[in-house]
Amino acid sequence: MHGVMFWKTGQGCEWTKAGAAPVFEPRAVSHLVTWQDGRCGSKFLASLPRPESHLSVATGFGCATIFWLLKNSPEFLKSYDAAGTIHDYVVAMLCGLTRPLMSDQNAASWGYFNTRSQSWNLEILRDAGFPVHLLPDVTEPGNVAGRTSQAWFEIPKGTPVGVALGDLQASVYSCMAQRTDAVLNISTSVQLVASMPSGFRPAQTPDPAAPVAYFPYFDRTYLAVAASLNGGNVLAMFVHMLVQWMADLGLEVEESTVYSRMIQAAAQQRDTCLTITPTVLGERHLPDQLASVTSISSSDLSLGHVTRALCRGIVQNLHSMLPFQQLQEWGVERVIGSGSALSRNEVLKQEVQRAFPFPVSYGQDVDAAVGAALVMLQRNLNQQEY
Ligand SMILES: Nc1ncnc2c1ncn2[C@@H]1O[C@H](COP(=O)(O)OP(=O)(O)O)[C@@H](O)[C@H]1O
Ligand SMILES: O=C(CO)[C@@H](O)[C@H](O)[C@H](O)[C@H](O)COP(=O)(O)O
Repeated sequence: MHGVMFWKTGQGCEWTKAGAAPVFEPRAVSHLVTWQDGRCGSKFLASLPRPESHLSVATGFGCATIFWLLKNSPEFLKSYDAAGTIHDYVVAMLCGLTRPLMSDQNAASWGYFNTRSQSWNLEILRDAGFPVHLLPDVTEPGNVAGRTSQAWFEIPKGTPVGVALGDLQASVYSCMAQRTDAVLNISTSVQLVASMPSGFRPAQTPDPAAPVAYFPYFDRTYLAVAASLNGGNVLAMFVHMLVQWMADLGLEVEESTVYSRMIQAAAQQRDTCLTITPTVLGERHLPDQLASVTSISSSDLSLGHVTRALCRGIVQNLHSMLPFQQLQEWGVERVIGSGSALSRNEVLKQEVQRAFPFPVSYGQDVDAAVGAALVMLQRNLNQQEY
C-alpha cells in the first residue's frame, strides 16, 4: 500500500487471449518500488518538505520514492505519465481507466495526503517541484472505480470494480469482528492494529519519532497501527545466514529443515536470558537503530536459546512500539493473530501469548482479498446497480 509503480497512459497493458479467455499483460510499465525499499536515507528524508498531514513520510512511501527519482533519475520519471500502487494499476487496467483512481487509504500511505481535507498537499508538492500530475485522483474506499472492460477469469465484462483498498485495512476488515478486537499480523513484517473510537482525529502535524501511526479506515475512522519492519523477515534472515554458514563449512541443508529444527529446539527451551533486539532493518521511527544481542552467557548459546530469544525479541520490539497495556486502555479484549510467520511458528505463538494480557485467537480467513470482497459486498449490496 506504500509502494509505487509507473505506466504510460493507454499503454499500461495489452489484452490478449489465453485460450478462450482474455488476460492482460503489462506493457509500458516500470518495475514496482515496494514498501521495503530503502533508498531514502534519513538525510534525504530530512531534506524533503514537511507534509501537511498527521502522517510522516518514510522510505518506501510513494511520494518519498517519487521525490528520490526526481532528484536522482529525472529522465526515468519523464518516461511515464501515470502512477499508483500496484493494486491501483490492476484496477486501472481492468477498467481501462485513463486516469488512475486511489482510495484515501493508499493515498495516506504514500505521504503528503491530508485525511481531514481528503486532498494531496498540492501546494507544498508543487513548490518542491514534485510532478503532481502523477498523483492519482482520490475517492473513498468502498466506492466503485469503474467496470471491467473485458471478461476476465470468468468475471463478465461490465462488472463493477471497487477502488483498491490498503492491504492492511483490507486484512483488518476480514477479521476484526468487534471494536474490542486488536489484530496482530506477523508475516514478512509485523503490524499490531487497534481501531480508534469514531470521533477520534489524529493530531494535525506529523511526528517522525512516533512509533504508532493512525491510518484511515472506513467512514472517517482510524486504525492505530504499530508497523514494525522486523518480523518474519528477521527469522528468514537468520535461517538464510545459518544455511550460508553451513554451505561455507561444506555442508548442505534445506531452509525448511532449519526452520523446523530451530522451532523444535526453541520449543524445548522454554526460557532464556539471552536478549535480542531484532531491528536489523531499523524502524520507520528509528531508522538508524539496528539490531543487537546482549546478555550473552556461555550457557545460552544453543540453537534453542537463540531462536527463543529471537522470537521473544520480535514481540518485545513490538511492545516497545505500542505497549500492550495501551491496548487495554483503548478497550481491547482480544487479539486476533494472523500471518504465515506466526501461524507456522509455535514458539512465536508462545511468546505472543506470554506477552499479551489478552486471549489470542487465530482467524481462519485473515486475508486482504477476503476483506476487499467483504467490503464491496457489504457496502454495495443495497446499491441500485446490484
Ligand atoms: N518452513 C517455515 N517454517 C516456519 N516459518 C517459515 C517457514 N518458511 C517461511 N517462514 C516464515 O514465514 C514468513 C513469511 O513467509 P512467506 O509466506 O514467504 O511471506 P508472506 O506471508 O509475507 O507472503 C517468513 O518471513 C518466515 O519468517
Ligand atoms: O508497511 C505496512 C504498514 O505500514 C504494511 O502494511 C506493508 O505495506 C505490507 O503491505 C504488509 O506488510 C504486507 O506485506 P507482507 O508483510 O505480507 O509482505
